[in-house]
Amino acid sequence: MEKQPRFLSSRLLLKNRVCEVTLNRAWLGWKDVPAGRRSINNALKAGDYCVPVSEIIAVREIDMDSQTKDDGRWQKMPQESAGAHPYAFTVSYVDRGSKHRWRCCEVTFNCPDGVLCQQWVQTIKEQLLLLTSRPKSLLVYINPFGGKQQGKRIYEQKVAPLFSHAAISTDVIVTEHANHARDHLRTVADLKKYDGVVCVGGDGMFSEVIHGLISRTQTEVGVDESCPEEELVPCNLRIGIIPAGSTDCICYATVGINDPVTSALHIIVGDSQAMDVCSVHHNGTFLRYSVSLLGYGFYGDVLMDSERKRWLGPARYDFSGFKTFVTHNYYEGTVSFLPAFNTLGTPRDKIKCRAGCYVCQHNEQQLSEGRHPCRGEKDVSDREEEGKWQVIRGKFLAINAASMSCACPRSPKGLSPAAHLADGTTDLILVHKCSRLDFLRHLLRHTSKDDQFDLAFVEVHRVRRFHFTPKHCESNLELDLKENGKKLFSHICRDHPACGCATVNSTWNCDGEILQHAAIEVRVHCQLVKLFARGIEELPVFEDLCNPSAI
Ligand SMILES: CCCCCCCCCCCCC/C=C/[C@@H](O)[C@H](COP(=O)(O)O)NC(=O)CCCCC
Ligand SMILES: Nc1ncnc2c1ncn2[C@@H]1O[C@H](COP(=O)(O)OP(=O)(O)O)[C@@H](O)[C@H]1O
Ligand SMILES: [Ca+2]
Repeated sequence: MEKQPRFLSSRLLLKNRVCEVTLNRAWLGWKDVPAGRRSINNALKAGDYCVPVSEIIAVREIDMDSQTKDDGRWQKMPQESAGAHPYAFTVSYVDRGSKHRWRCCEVTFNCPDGVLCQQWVQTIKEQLLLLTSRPKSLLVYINPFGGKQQGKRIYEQKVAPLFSHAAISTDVIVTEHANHARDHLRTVADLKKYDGVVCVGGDGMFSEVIHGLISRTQTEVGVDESCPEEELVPCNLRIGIIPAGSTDCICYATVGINDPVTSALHIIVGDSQAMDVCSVHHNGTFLRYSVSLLGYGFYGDVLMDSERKRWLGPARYDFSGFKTFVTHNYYEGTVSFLPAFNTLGTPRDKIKCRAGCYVCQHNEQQLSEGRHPCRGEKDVSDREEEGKWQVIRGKFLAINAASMSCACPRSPKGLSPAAHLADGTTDLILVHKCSRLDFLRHLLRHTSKDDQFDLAFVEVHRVRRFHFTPKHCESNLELDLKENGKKLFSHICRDHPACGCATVNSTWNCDGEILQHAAIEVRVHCQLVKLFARGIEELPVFEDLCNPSAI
């Protein structure tokens, strides 16, 4: 027989105040009962609390010896209320601070009798068991050398206690070398026993994890990930990021803050956020995946220079950023791209990608309908060809592809503020050769309200695919163009040193890793991976949070 929905309502003591405490399938709420009043008005007001059940972390009964019955953690009893109401239980829940920060808060209710107390604990526990999206078992990788080398400490002191409080079991691996996590994920025997993978580190560590997971998923279903035209299969396991790196852009742009406790809580409540992934090929050979920034010119040069200064920690980017800005190199080449068509949204929108984004949902649906041959629509690859490739030849200070906003503490609105996490597109930003002063104006606008694209030397396009060929490879390109106008850039690139032009080339910064080739072909795969995140939340209005009809 199906269980009846549970509803509880009792008068309990909270710090010596009488409260009406209510639980239904959606909410736990409590409000003061004014002295001398028997019935209370149902309307909630400031000072009343309600917590979605989905944001309750745990509940435990407290015993009179000031120790919890459930997990043995010591707990201070509210002295003044203990005498009147000798039984108590504590609920831990998510509390929202400023700037998208989440904290684990606790509230203790004192009950007049033990049966009522146990009924409350049991009922809340039953409600929590119904939340099937919550992970119970996680595989955790810690990069001990990411960022300020605090990954291990951050995990042990801030994250592990929360996971254990939420009864999540973990297998923890502290990485011993680069690509340890990637290779382990490709080969570990029993990945199915986990509900998710967590990486403690920066964007480079996240990149290792997606490379391992995507690769493993394609191998399992027999898809050749090295082929640029393959339709890749989405990964089932969700990935959590505990930020402990230098830029932490992927965490910041999916959660709204780079805070380990906030990220741990998003993992515990079982959030899910799909994310686009770009595959990067050179001459038909697979190079890497990218989820945030693919940058040639300025960001490639910053990365190249900063890798030699890793000992400086996150400050290496400021140092190399300044040096690269002063150097003011530009690079010649050809960019060709397939604009996103039939999609909602443009890179110049004022509306941003936020939790539950409609644009992402709509565009993903358009793409998946296109993939469905039985609906009588064209295959997506045919539909893509309906769009017209555009070609731009020029001298560029920077060529950036932002598959998400790339918001980070250095630039809270990001490289492309209106880019979407999961819409199947990337924003291609071309910064043409300009004066140092103009480039500085462009860079500074990343940190202010002004539009960084509203400058004559900057153009931005929302695209599904793009190719880049540096000038020194263009002779091959021209040959190709003559021979086969459609297969635009599938030429053989003779990268340096054969052409002897060391100084005219930059390198690609691919989520913080250097690519070995300058000539690349990029394709966006819509929603290929999933994170334990929900996208950045709009700031909630009190009335929305505490809708009395929900209680
Ligand atoms: C004069 C003021 C200039 C301010 C300009 C600020 C613009 C910053 C945009 C940064 C976008 C960052 C995109 C993310 C890149 C990361 O994937 C990559 C690796 O991160 P991690 O593994 O955590 O080290 N980080 C970078 O490439 C650093 C770019 C910093 C450029 C100054
Ligand atoms: N134990 C390790 N020793 C050396 N390098 C590692 C180790 N574990 C991971 N890495 C590599 O360190 C690089 C940077 O990691 P990341 O966590 O992104 O830190 P940061 O944000 O400071 O760059 C990544 O390329 C990753 O592959
Ligand atoms: Ca995108």
